[in-house]
Amino acid sequence: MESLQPTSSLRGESLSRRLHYLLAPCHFNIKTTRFSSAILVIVVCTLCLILFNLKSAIISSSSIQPAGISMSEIDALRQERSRTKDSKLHLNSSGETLTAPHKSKTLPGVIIIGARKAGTRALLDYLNVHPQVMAARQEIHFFSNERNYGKGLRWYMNQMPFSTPDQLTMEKTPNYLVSSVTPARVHRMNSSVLLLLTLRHPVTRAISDYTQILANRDSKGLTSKDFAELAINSRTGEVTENYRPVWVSTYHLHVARWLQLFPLRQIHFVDGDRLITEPLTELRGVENFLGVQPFFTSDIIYFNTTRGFHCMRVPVNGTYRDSCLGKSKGRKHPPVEEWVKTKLNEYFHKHNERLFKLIGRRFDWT
Ligand SMILES: Nc1ncnc2c1ncn2[C@@H]1O[C@H](COP(=O)(O)OS(=O)(=O)O)[C@@H](OP(=O)(O)O)[C@H]1O
Repeated sequence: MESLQPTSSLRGESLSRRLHYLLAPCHFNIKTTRFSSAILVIVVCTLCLILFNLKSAIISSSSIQPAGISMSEIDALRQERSRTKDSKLHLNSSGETLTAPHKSKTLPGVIIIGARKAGTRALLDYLNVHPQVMAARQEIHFFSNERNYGKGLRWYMNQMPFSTPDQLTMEKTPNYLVSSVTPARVHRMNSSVLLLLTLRHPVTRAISDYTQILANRDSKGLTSKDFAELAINSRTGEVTENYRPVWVSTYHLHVARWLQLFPLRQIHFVDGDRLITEPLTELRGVENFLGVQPFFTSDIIYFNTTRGFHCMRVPVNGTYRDSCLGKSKGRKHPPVEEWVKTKLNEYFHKHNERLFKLIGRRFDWT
């Protein structure tokens, strides 16, 4: 039996020998060396198992992190506002330098995740006028784009506008709804983030989507097939489920993925059709959900007869500036024959019912 050694004399010894020393007190009543060696083997195996599990946990948790950023950095970035709020220089919109010690950048607390062509720009632009909201003007495509995601959360935060601590920071990227990797990545950034999802009649949205694709192709001098040819299989007469504008409108497929990670109470569904006709009603619902003061009135949002859509009178320097969405919003849709719409409506019926069941709310999509 080994005698107890002072700790300093352990330096330079092998691990098993060190453990042997450490276990020495247990040996006082043990008669044989073979028994103490057995205990030593058990302890070493247990330690190896603990180390192995620890390593696996670290590897699995880092696999969905943005490149070059650790959990502690995510926490640090969440706190960033409080650390930088008194020390930044900012540029105002006209490029003039000014100090705004109370402003800083922060990760978004609210994200408009879609759906494409369902009024996401109108929603963002309206909310950006609210004094308690600051929205990133551009779509960021952070979580859904590997190149951007690889730039890390600090890059993402830098895309956000400056805001004060009592303002909500917001971004919109309609593609997030359908991106399979995005929900887990958003959840990892902030599991309490608030999500806004604008949904529009699935057939109208699909036609709007097609109209956008048509316009893009047209600008490149490319021709396109008719909507009917793309959305309905001419051989079988059935809806082409994987035609992207149809697939995007199959909302329950995408919403289900988000609901695997986020509770329903964290997602607010905006009626995109009503956002066009009655924006004030829809915005009141959004204000309630976000917990901000009611702000929008018919003085700020009014129907512009020339444009055929609602526009805003934005207060600027004591006066008002008219602000309507760009020409890419509210495009005239190409004519689609009634039988095509009927076929699509029949197709979407069962999918809509699945969505309504999933979210506990119905939309008037007859
Ligand atoms: N106020 C106002 N002005 C103009 N357009 C409005 C407005 N409110 C909602 N909409 C509807 O928004 C549709 C475009 O949706 P998105 O902004 O989500 O499109 S995008 O995915 O960002 O390209 C767009 O669809 P289309 O009409 O099919 O072009 C509009 O109908």
